[in-house]
Amino acid sequence: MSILIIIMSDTLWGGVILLLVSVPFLITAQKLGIQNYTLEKNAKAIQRKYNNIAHILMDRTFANERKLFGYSKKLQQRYNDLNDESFAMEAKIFTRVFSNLKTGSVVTIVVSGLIIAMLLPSLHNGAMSIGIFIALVNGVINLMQLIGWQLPYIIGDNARTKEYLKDLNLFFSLSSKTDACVIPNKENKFVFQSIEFRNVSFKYPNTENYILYNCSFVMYSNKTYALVGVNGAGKSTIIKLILGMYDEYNGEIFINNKDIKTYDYSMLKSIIAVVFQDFATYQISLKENITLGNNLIYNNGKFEKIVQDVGLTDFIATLKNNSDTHLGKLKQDSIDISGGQWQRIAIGRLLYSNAPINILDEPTAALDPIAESKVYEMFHTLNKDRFTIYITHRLGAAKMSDEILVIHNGKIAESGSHNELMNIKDGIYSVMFNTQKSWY
Ligand SMILES: Nc1ncnc2c1ncn2[C@@H]1O[C@H](COP(=O)(O)OP(=O)(O)OP(=O)(O)O)[C@@H](O)[C@H]1O
Repeated sequence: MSILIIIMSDTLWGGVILLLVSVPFLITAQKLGIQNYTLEKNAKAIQRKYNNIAHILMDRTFANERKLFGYSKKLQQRYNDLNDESFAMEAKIFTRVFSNLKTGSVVTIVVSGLIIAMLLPSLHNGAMSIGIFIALVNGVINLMQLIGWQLPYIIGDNARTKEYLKDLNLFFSLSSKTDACVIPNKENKFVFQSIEFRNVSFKYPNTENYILYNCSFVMYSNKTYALVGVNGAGKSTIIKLILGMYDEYNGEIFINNKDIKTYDYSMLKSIIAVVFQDFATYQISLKENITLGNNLIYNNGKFEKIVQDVGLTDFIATLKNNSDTHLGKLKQDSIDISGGQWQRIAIGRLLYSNAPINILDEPTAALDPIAESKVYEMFHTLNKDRFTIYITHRLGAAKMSDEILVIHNGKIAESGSHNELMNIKDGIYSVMFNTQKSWY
């Protein structure tokens, strides 16, 4: 600032030029900061897409379908196109920054030269000593560097950060479950009695359609239940609500006559165990795969009983490292196992969890109907002491539950035992059952 005042006292126009030149620099820097941030964001979105394609092209879970459908070439092409698109965006950012820098340096040189030329007459007529002149030349060059490089960099960076903070605030304004990651509280002495949905209406966040609408039912501990309904009817949604994964519903959900919103989340997690249709297959040892159900705490007697119950004892005896054998393909001595064996392990994990409420959300979808019925029968026998909800499309498997709830149009449209539902003429369940029966 002092340099600017000294220059202005000698050549007013020199100072004015300096000030005028700084304005477009700063405005451009601000604009570039915002534009570059937007471009970087778009490039990242494209990178996520091609990384996903790379995953499909390289991960072994896709190997069979890759070979079968022979889509690799097409996907490879899409990968290349996206890669080019993202590269073009990054090149654009680089070009902008580079051309801005170059323009900055040319303007800096020209303006510095101009101001120095405007100071020359004072040096010439003796109004300014050579020492002051050199100091001023130095000052002008430093000032122009500040205006042409450093200030635009700070302003551009600041504009970029502001845009980023806007996105960050948007992210933080999304609703989240604060205690989603708490560890299940296994110490509780919970005794299950009932689950009740009372006029529950629910739609997923940021969506328009109600999946459940005024849905009401009660399930009691002394019975087993099956939830049935067409694809997308809302069976898994009911499970997610029981698990406390969503709070934004109308109506009330009770466990043991107590609103689930008043339960501690770690408590809810400890009393409910689910085997989902897309249950996880962990590339760790078989023993760990099962004991994950209770925080990897190993209890030999319990573990042995469960592997026996789920029918894995003989299989484990054939393995080189028995239950310590690693599953999957990560290690050289890992072994790959069948879909049915993975399912037995997932069910074993649920049994190991000790949770009094057990839910099987179609984990047996990969099995044929007879094998599925056998797994359910096995589960039915093993799990007599624990409350179980089955979700299945195979009505032969649903048949063995004490009560079947049929979900239709967001509500329980029919409920009762298999025989009761079969007696409803043209009922949803009886029609579905007879249709399935005719397939076999
Ligand atoms: N996270 C989500 N966000 C938005 N909509 C969702 C979400 N999860 C599920 N849905 C929608 O909610 C509806 C019910 O899904 P849900 O998984 O509960 O059905 P389902 O009866 O279990 O189906 P299926 O028999 O196919 O497993 C579907 O239309 C689905 O598209």
